[in-house]
Amino acid sequence: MEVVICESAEEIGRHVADAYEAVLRLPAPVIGLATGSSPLAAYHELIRRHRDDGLSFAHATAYLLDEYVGLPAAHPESYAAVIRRELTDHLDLDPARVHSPRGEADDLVAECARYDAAIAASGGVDLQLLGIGTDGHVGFNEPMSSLSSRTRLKTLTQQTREDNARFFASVDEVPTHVLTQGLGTILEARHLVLVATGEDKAEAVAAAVEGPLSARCPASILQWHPHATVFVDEAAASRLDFAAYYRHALAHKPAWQRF
Ligand SMILES: N[C@@H]1[C@@H](O)[C@H](O)[C@@H](COP(=O)(O)O)O[C@@H]1O
Repeated sequence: MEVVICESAEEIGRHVADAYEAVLRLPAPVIGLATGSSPLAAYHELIRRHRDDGLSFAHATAYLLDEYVGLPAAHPESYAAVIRRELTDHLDLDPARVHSPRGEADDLVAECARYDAAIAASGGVDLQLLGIGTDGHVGFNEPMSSLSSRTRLKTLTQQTREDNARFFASVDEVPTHVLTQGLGTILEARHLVLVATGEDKAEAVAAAVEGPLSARCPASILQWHPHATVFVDEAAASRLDFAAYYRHALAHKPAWQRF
């Protein structure tokens, strides 16, 4: 795992956009998208590069990590709607190739199996962007999720519902259930890129990066992945014991070596 401590969310956004840009040079790139506030700086940068520099997504296919159960896809806070609004509507990415689990499906078990099969049929995800919940969740894999889980139904913790209440009129309107790519599904992506900013993510980041590999902190699966990059700002890095080493490694990173 490579940990990169950055000066600002904008710097993180540029690094993440660089990583996506490398993948977009592939003939049939498959990009993994995430919702939440953490990816927004990267999305703004990708939109800017598309607009100003001609960065094209025309051959890309996208898969979203997760979705609420029970919200119609057209609901403004469904993740399918959020990712269109925040990113894909502003790119030359065919809407038919932007996929998310269908949280309003009648048969949720079949929907989850269909979603995993669709990812596999596309050739797997080349780059999966991840945020991190204050409880260490990635996607919506709450603590104690199976480390080999597949896309499935999960029950949100009350903490996550409260964290996400800012997007709804009240916490009572935050759905109780979600569909999420499993930790095993996420681990199959060829490059995992986790982004976190702010003091309230510091504890979760420290547990993910330097704690034991454990279902207690689902984001700790990054330690098991052969190519994982963690971009954090100073505040999110503030509880890392090995911060000096990460800075030293970055300062001496060979010029030819990308993230
Ligand atoms: N399901 C999403 C996660 O994918 C996201 O990483 C997390 C953190 O969100 P934020 O980046 O807004 O802090 O929130 C939600 O629960």
